[in-house]
Amino acid sequence: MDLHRVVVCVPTYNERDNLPDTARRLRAANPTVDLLVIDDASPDGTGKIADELADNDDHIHVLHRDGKAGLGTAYIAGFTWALDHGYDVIVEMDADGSHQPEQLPRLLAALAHADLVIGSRWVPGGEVRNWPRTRLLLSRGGNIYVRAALGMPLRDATAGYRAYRADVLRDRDLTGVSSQGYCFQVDLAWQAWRAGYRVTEVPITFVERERGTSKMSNAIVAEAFWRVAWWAATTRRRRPTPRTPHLAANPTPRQPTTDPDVPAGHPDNVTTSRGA
Ligand SMILES: Nc1nc2c(ncn2[C@@H]2O[C@H](COP(=O)(O)OP(=O)(O)O[C@H]3O[C@H](CO)[C@@H](O)[C@H](O)[C@@H]3O)[C@@H](O)[C@H]2O)c(=O)[nH]1
Repeated sequence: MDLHRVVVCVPTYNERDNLPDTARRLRAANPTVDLLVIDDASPDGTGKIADELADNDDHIHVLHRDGKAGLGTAYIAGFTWALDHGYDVIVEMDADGSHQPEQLPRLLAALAHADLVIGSRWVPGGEVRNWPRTRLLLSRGGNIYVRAALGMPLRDATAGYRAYRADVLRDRDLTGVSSQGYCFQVDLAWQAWRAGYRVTEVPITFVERERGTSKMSNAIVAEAFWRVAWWAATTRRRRPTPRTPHLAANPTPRQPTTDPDVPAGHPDNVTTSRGA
């Protein structure tokens, strides 16, 4: 399967001082890759800056939303747009430069043998620069909690720099994803892993932003804590049989899942042909 058409989804809220630089670096390091900005009517005018960038570069696109509605729903809007526009690979990246656009080729290369590649801070070779101790502890502790609760063998399930083969997202019921904050990252990794997709981590260097502020809040942490506890309590901690590398050149028709947790009528329980 060709993975030619790549779009990087970048959600923005008050990133006027960061977006132009991130867009420039992304396009310079990855000339064939498209950028989709999903802006939530940022009061600082980020949306207008995004429009100006798009006016000057056919590879840049913008989605405007009415107001701040959370990272998770911003990504769902971006994924839906990307699927409608026929991209093969859909990437998540922060706008603030903490995810280095120059490391994107590393993620894309790993997609040759995976369906979801996570840019990981917590595998050997991964690194975090300039985070305060409290944030380091939150990320390490949060990931240990996720791993213990869900039994999913990922070191950095909360990471927000990742690349999906489009089919991973096409097969999910995106309208049913209700995670609003950063637990959206865990939610989608958990869904992909449970569905038997190949999920891989590659090391990245995460560099704390120099301009603007993080939108992390107590509410976002609380949402992640309770949602993971709920998933752990209500979902069997068993991974279904890994899918055949179904995205190879000669795709096999999909079979209904044998997972008893997936209800009848869910996309996983419907037989389809790849690419149909
Ligand atoms: N459209 C939109 N964008 C948002 C919203 N909230 C945050 N963003 C955007 O989402 C990106 C990440 O937000 P930050 O606030 O900069 O995240 P962080 O604290 O650096 O969090 C990092 O760690 C999280 C936990 O590990 C990660 O989940 C996250 O992706 C990121 O790597 C930024 O581009 C920010 O503008 C929102 O409600 N709407």
